[in-house]
Amino acid sequence: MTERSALGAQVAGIVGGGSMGGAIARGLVESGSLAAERVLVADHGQEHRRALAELGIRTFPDEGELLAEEPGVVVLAVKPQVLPQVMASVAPSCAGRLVISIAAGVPLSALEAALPGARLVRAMPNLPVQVRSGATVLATGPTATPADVELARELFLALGAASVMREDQLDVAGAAVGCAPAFFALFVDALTRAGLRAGLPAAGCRELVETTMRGCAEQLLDEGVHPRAYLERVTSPGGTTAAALFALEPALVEGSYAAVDAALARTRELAGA
Ligand SMILES: NC(=O)C1=CN([C@@H]2O[C@H](COP(=O)(O)OP(=O)(O)OC[C@H]3O[C@@H](n4cnc5c(N)ncnc54)[C@H](O)[C@@H]3O)[C@@H](O)[C@H]2O)C=CC1
Ligand SMILES: O=C(O)[C@@H]1CCC=N1
Repeated sequence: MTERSALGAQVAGIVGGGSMGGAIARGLVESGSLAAERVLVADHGQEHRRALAELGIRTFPDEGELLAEEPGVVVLAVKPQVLPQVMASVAPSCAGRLVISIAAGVPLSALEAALPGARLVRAMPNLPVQVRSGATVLATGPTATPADVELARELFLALGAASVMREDQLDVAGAAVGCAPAFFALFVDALTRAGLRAGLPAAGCRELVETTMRGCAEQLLDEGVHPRAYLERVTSPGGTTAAALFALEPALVEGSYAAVDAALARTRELAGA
């Protein structure tokens, strides 16, 4: 019998139960990492609260009521644009507490200024944390203790992969990995539309593409094969995939570079906001 983990003994208070806050809450409960009654979520939206409450998660209409429960770790999961007002409201209750912000672009220096006395960690997760296949990068401020960093890492490891990096690298991870679920979903949609346009039946076309994406992800991860070696397996010399890759690769590579650059530029704008 192993000792109860540091995470399992915690109460996590998540401020903002939208796409990411909700995904983290669900992932923690559905992975069995935290009992539902140890996950608290504050959200203005009744619909978000109702959906989370169905899992046994304790929900609150605003952050003040959540902080009154004195959670051991606070996760700030509201939009960067509303974060300043949320931090102003929670600052007195966050002093001496571990606070993890997942807001894109908001630097540790801004968190430190707004939350005096809090022990601060930044995290950049992505949406598949909800199904425990997320990827999270963490960066820590000088106020966080080694135990805080370990707890934050444990929390996100329960939801997939998690690594600690420098803060500038976290911002790049936000652009390349935080946004990536949207990139992959866009590719699935584009490929589905291309298949439909070329004559595949509407029923089932998207499912064929989605099943293929899941299979490829599994093979790449399970075998540890390099993506270029993997695509060689699909590509016969002079065959159909070779013709397709010749058409696709330049646009996809250029588009990926441009997408990450654009996301990073927006991250820097948000940091300066
Ligand atoms: N959606 C994603 O894939 C990712 C989002 N993030 C970051 O996560 C944060 C949240 O993003 P999303 O979940 O996408 O936004 P969202 O809009 O889906 O969720 C934010 C939630 O905060 C709630 N809210 C606003 N003010 C509040 C308050 N004072 N008290 C309690 N709840 C309040 C809103 O009702 C909303 O449901 C952002 O800072 C974003 O940069 C980071 C990584 C990935
Ligand atoms: O678009 C956003 O603001 C968030 C940050 C990373 C992914 N989605």
